[in-house]
Amino acid sequence: MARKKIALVGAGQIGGTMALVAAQKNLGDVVLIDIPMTQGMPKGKALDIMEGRSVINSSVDLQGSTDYAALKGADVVIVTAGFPRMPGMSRDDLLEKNCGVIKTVAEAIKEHAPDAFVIVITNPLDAMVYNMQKQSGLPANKVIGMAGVLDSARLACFVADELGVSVEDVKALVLGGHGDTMVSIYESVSVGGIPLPQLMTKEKFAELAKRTAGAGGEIVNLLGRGSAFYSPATSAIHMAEAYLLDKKNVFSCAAKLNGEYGVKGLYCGVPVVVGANGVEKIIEVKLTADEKAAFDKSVEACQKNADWVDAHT
Ligand SMILES: NC(=O)C1=CN([C@@H]2O[C@H](COP(=O)(O)OP(=O)(O)OC[C@H]3O[C@@H](n4cnc5c(N)ncnc54)[C@H](O)[C@@H]3O)[C@@H](O)[C@H]2O)C=CC1
Ligand SMILES: O=C([O-])CC(=O)C(=O)O
Repeated sequence: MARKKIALVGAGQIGGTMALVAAQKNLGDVVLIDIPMTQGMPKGKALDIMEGRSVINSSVDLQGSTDYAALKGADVVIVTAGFPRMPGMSRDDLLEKNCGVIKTVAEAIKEHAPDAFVIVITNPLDAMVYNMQKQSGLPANKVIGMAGVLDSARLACFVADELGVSVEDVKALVLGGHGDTMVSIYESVSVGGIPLPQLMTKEKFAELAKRTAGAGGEIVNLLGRGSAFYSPATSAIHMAEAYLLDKKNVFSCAAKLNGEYGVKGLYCGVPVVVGANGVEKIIEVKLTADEKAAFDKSVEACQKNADWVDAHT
C-alpha cells in the first residue's frame, strides 16, 4: 500500500513542528509548502528532519516546496499559512490579513488536492475554516478547523494540575468559537472515569475555564513574538491521524453545522466523530441553560466574523 501524503501549507512554527511529529509517528510522507518569499526555508526544514530520521526510527520522506503544485496527491492538507498575533492583538485582528491568504490556499487546494481532508489552523480559526470551505468548494465533511482539541487539552492540563493527578487520566470538552467566548463544559470533564463535579466545585472550575479561554493570549504574552505552536501542532496531527487511520476519534473541532445546536451553515466548535469519511457525525451534547446561553453567544461571535468574510470575498 502506498504511503499516505500529508501536505503542510505554512512551514512556520506550527508547520515545522507538525512535520517533525508526523515523521516521529511515521504517519506518511510530508511536504512543507510556504510562499516563494521564504526561498529555501521549507526545503531546509524538511532536510533537517530527514537527516535525523535514523534517530527517531522514521522512514517517511520529507520535501519542501514554494509551489502549490506540491499539494498534488495529498491525503491530508493542514493549513497554517498566514500571520500569528503579537502581544496586544486579538485573534480577530488577523481577520483581514489572513482572509486573503486562505483564499489563495483554498484555490490551490481546489486545483491540486480536491479529494484531501483539510484541517485549518490559521486564525481567527472559525472564520478561516468557513472561508476555506467556501472558497475551495470542498464538501463540509472534508474541511474542519483545529481548536477544540487544543482548548480541551489546555483545560485538561489545568484540571490535572489543580487536582494533583495525571493529565493522562483527564478528559475535557470545550465548545464554541476559538476565542474569548469558548465554553468549557463542567459535567463533560472526567478524571479516571469519575465525573468532575464529584471532585471540584463549579466555582473552581469557572476559574480554570477562564484561564482556558485566555490560554492562547497567556502564551502570546510570554513568547513576546508569535503564538503557541507545540500543542497546536500535536493537536492537529492527532486530528490527521484520526482520518488517515480511520480511528473514529471523538473530539471537539470547528465543523460546519447543518441544524445541529440550532445553527445552520456556520463553522463552530462542537464534538465530532472523525474517520476515513472525514467528519462522520456531529454529536449534540446536552447543555445546561447557562452553557447553552454561553454557546449561543459564542455562535454570535463566529457569525459576526463569517459575515465579515462573506462581505469581503
Ligand atoms: N487554531 C488554533 O488553535 C491556533 C491557531 N494559530 C494560528 O496559526 C497560524 C500560524 O501560526 P504559526 O505557525 O505560529 O505562524 P508562523 O508565522 O510561524 O508561520 C506561518 C507561515 O505561513 C506562511 N505563509 C504566509 N502566507 C502564505 C501563503 N499564501 N502560502 C503558504 N504559506 C504562507 C508564512 O511565510 C509563515 O512561514 C496563525 O494564524 C496563528 O494565529 C496558532 C496557534 C493555535
Ligand atoms: O492565541 C493565539 O493567537 C494562538 C491560538 O489560537 C492559541 O494558542 O490558542
